Amino acid sequence: MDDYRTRAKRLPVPISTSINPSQSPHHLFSSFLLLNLTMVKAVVLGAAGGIGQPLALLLKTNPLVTELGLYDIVNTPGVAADLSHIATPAKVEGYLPPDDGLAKTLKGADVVIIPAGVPRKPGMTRDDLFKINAGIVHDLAVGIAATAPEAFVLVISNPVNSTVPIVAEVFKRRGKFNPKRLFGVTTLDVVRASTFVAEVNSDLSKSPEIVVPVVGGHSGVTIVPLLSQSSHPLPASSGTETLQALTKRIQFGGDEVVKAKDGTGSATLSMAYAGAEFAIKVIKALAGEKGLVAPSYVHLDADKEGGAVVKKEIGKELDYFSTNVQIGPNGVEKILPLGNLTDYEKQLIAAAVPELTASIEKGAAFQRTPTAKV
Ligand SMILES: NC(=O)c1ccc[n+]([C@@H]2O[C@H](COP(=O)([O-])OP(=O)(O)OC[C@H]3O[C@@H](n4cnc5c(N)ncnc54)[C@H](O)[C@@H]3O)[C@@H](O)[C@H]2O)c1
Ligand SMILES: O=C(O)C[C@H](O)C(=O)O
Repeated sequence: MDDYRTRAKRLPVPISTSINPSQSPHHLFSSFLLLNLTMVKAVVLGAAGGIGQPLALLLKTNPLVTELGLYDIVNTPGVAADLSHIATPAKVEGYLPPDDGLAKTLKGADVVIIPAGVPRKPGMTRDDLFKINAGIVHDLAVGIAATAPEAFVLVISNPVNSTVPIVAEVFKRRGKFNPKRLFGVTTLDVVRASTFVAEVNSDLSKSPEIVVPVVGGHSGVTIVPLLSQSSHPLPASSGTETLQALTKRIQFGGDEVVKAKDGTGSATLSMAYAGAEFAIKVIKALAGEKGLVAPSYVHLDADKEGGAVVKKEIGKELDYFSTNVQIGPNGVEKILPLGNLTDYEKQLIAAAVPELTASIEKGAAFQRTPTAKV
């Protein structure tokens, strides 16, 4: 695998000569200038959707992104035209399926984010989405493996516990799988955990600083918050009941939004926020920033040594698990251990394992029917 830095693309004309930050109202340019001209192409597949549009907006407003490719089966030319009027560096292009739109969007991509697919309605589990979303994610992965096999792939589409293995299998069948570059996006669970812990502490102003590791997977009981490792402890007065209620709220936070949206979809805005937070961390790592750690659902071979420690901690030979990972210019550098677990957290992990195992197997076994482009 090549090192990102050796293929780092440089602008032919320094952007700093055409933009004078002291005259620009956009202070965002300063960090762009700091990272000095590394070009990053980010791509959103499913860019016209509830997550895709605000995610594309957040990426467009980030000066680290110099090209933004948008792909969907509907509306991407309009979304791209709209975003292109924002005065930030990213050049935006939107494509639809005809005329090789997917390949055009993916050409030269460094980071590909996938929120394509259908969302839940009340009463559905994320696994109920498998029937439709497995095929969508599969076909997009075929396109990525063909046009941008070195890109970092960030999967948002549910059920994440299965869609990540689907992408891995597509890449494996083409001899292009690099586990270091495949990420299931579980950041929303961490964002929610921070907010809910702040609420229990009656101080929402603290939520941006609160860090709660959330491990396992991304659905119901597979979402395991490690509240004993929260940067901000729960109030001294809180007992087992608070701990259990908080755990349940973090595990089933997605249901709150699905219920409130009443049949019109699931979390989109908070997901776009979380997805952008994760994607920007990955982009910063690509640009050479060191020591970046983020939670993600990864193949445990991405760092065999770290993965073996996690397998030992969970007591099962699972291929995928979400935990904190250190990310560098070539992707996952280290899979970090779960650390000290309470008996309650050990029980939560034991309860997560059967569903996680089944979802991983289901994703890994998914093959397109004969009509597939394999
Ligand atoms: N990982 C997470 O934490 C998390 C959080 C929220 C939602 N999600 C999931 O993200 C997915 C998208 O949610 P949403 O609310 O944005 O849904 P949405 O229906 O609003 O948007 C999905 C978009 O995908 C597009 N699409 C469908 N098939 C496509 C294809 N073959 N190629 C390209 N684009 C295609 C649709 O046209 C639509 O614009 C859902 O599966 C949802 O469950 C995951
Ligand atoms: O709940 C969902 O279906 C969407 C997403 O996975 C979430 O956690 O909000």
